[in-house]
Amino acid sequence: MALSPVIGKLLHKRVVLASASPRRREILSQAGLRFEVVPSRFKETLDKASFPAPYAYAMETAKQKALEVAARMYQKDLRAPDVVIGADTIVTVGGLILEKPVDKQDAYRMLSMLNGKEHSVFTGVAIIHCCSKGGQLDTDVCQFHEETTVRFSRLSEELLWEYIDSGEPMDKAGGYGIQALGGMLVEYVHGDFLNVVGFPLNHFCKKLVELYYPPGRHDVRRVKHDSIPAVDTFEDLSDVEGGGSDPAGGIEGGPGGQAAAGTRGAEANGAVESPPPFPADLLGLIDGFKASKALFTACKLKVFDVLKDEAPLKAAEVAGRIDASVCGTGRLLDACVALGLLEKTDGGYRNTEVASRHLASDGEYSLHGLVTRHDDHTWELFTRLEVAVRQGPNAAAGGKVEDPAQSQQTMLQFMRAMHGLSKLTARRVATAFDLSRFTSACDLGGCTGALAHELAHEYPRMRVTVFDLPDVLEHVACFQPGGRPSERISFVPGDFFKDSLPEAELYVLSRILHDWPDDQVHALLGRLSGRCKPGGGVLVAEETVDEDPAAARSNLAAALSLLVRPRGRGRSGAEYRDLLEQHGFRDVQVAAAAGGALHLLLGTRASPP
Ligand SMILES: Cc1cn([C@H]2C[C@H](O)[C@@H](COP(=O)(O)OP(=O)(O)OP(=O)(O)O)O2)c(=O)[nH]c1=O
Repeated sequence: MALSPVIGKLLHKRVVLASASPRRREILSQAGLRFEVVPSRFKETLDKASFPAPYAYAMETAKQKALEVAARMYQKDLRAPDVVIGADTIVTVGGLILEKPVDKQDAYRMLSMLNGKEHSVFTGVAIIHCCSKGGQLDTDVCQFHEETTVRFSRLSEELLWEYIDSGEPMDKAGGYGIQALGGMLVEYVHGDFLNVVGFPLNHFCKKLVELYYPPGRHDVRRVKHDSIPAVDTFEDLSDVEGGGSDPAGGIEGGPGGQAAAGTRGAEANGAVESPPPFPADLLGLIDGFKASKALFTACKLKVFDVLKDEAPLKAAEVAGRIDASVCGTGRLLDACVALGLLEKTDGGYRNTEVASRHLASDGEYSLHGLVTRHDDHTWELFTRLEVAVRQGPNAAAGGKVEDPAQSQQTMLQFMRAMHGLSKLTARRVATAFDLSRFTSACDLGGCTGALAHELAHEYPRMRVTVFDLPDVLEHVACFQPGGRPSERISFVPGDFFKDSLPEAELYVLSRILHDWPDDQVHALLGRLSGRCKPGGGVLVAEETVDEDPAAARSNLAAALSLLVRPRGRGRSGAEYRDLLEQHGFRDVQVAAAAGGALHLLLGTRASPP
């Protein structure tokens, strides 16, 4: 629950706490503030003697901590957060400023100074509103400090050392933590307790009131709070007509923004409610398709190929290379930067490592083919997800099964997609079980031979046959690795439903069975089982539909793809095991590969009864 409504003013903004202090994080999050934590790297080495009073030192340190973070974040992605909060807590006694002890002896020195005496704890706070003006970071600094008086009891040497040995003093100003064991040392506290712990929440909220509700711009009225503590000046915070302001110049918390609209409705009932927590994750999901589409488009326009060859390049230069508008290209490139696919420097844009490796069209582990296939084919299928949900598996495509062989271009695109995926997973599939007892294998529907190459590489005694349709094998030449072709790999054209299966000790079905309905799966496994000699094996690799809700998120894409596809169906791991057992394969071993994305089963052909 946010401290209504003043904390609510910050809920629409990107707020950063420039502090490593767990106490500050806890105090602010318990007040309902949503923020990121970016600890400041500012060294607390300002010359204390140059400040007129200890609080001025704490305020300046707080400001420098926050400014360092704002500048660093702006430099990194040329976007500053809306608000950066910095704080610094010090203890003063006898005119001396005590910060965090550097070691146990230092802690002892500090605690001895505080022993049996009254001292002050100051926290300086800086609230910095940031924006970008003319390509530069522009900041608006608001600072304040809070003082709390604390008195320690008279403590024995023994107790002081026991406390020091607890380890608690080391990361705390003055060498004690009032909120924990250190509370036992304290006789009394005058003032804000949370100020001692590191953040004066009450004063902070009052400051926000000053900033967001300047005097004279709103009516004073009583509002109802259900869980608001005694913070008197929060009573008159409603967003009345024309009231409220936004020091950062943002629109969301301003008079016409979402918060204003929300509170106005509630005011009709005589109560002001804070807006609900900002659903950033949900909005990210709602916009998720835009991110995918930006990636697809950049791949299709070969942006990552251009930047792999030549970088950095300015937006206009990339636009020239891909024959697109400068404005559109600039937007697309910035979107790719935001998605972590490109980096932007003064010299222009360049690929990240992952983009060069996987999104350019020519790398060994390129997923460019997979991306373009998703853009041209899967995307459209997913536009009919609702039909698949209403009517069940295979309904989305209206019975139209795509034949990749319809054109050379479609076939090549399909093969590139399969090849990219297989290259990434083949080693993991080949090594998930010890297959060294097999001297021959046949990869049914083995397409470009990516898995065959890994099997041959991993098992030096093994000969591997790739068995696939003639239309597929016609194009395999361009997918073979450089160097001398392996004599242990051969490509045999054929249809595994009709033609005689090549002889082998191990049959591999990698990403095949999901594509077929039950009757055809039984037909295929029946043929395979008849061909396999006792002791021979079958290796199945499939994406599965998991019943476990905890695993559902990682299987989400696979489960939905299996629902919208025009043919075949998703099956669970247990169903695949059942299928193998029904066809005479025993001792089925199970493994997972590719981070759980692939379910692997290895069955051994039992002797017929
Ligand atoms: C006096 C006192 C201080 N403290 C803590 C609050 C602060 O975290 C710390 C004072 O050090 P600070 O330099 O103010 O803060 P920090 O180093 O923890 O974090 P950052 O610089 O990144 O903001 O001492 C307590 O937790 N309890 C206490 O009773």
